[in-house]
Amino acid sequence: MGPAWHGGDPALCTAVGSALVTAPKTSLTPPPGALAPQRHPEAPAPGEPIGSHYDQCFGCGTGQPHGLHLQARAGEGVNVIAEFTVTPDHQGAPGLAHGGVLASALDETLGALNWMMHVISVTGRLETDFLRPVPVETVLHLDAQVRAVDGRKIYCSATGRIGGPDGPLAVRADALFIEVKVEHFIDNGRDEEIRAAMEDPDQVRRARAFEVNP
Ligand SMILES: CCCCCCCC(=O)SCCNC(=O)CCNC(=O)[C@H](O)C(C)(C)COP(=O)(O)OP(=O)(O)OC[C@H]1O[C@@H](n2cnc3c(N)ncnc32)[C@H](O)[C@@H]1OP(=O)(O)O
Repeated sequence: MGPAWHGGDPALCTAVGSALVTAPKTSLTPPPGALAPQRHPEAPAPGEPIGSHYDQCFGCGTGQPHGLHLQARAGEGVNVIAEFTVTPDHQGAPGLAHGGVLASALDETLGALNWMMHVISVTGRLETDFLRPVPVETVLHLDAQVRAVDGRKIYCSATGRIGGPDGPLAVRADALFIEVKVEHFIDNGRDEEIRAAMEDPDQVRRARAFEVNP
């Protein structure tokens, strides 16, 4: 059995039917001591595109034929803005976007917040509300922001609106991203892709961009 969220504390476990559901380690609400996020001095200027972090990324990769091709731009605060056009490839029900694809669009937009703080982080938890169906050919207007930071934990939220940036809310998410070192990817990724990425000087530059020189 893998590691349990409850850290072995049976008080945090609830029995649902025959399955044991365990409470998450960390709530999506920042603790009282959490700090306000800081926009990094070298963050992209407001409106500046945040390039793809990996050209094969399902969310933002320009070389990924099956991807969402999301292009995020820096916001004015510790936030990013992006648009995602739902195509027939993204259907769940006839003519409607698949919920998992919409969650991916939210996740990728939240991931782009790394560039605003110059921190490498990955999704630990993502809680999504689906408020309205999103038809094919809809442009989803995405906005993600960091709410608070507590050590390695980054508390953030994202919204997706339809009909315009101020249009009705279709999806939203609260998330907890966890700061990692670049070794997280090197140690865990498949050798083939890691080797190819390491041989690409642009990719190495992007991966190492936020490291503080000793
Ligand atoms: C380069 C950017 C790409 C962006 C792409 C878009 C975003 C993505 O989709 S990223 C891909 C999806 N995510 C992943 O693959 C992550 C998989 N998970 C992991 O690798 C690990 O569980 C990881 C790194 C998140 C945490 O592991 P680890 O570094 O050992 O942290 P750990 O010491 O256990 O926890 C650190 C803190 O975070 C909390 N935490 C960790 N994971 C979670 C979680 N899932 N839920 C809630 N809290 C969590 C812990 O409780 C702990 O809190 P505290 O400091 O208060 O005790």
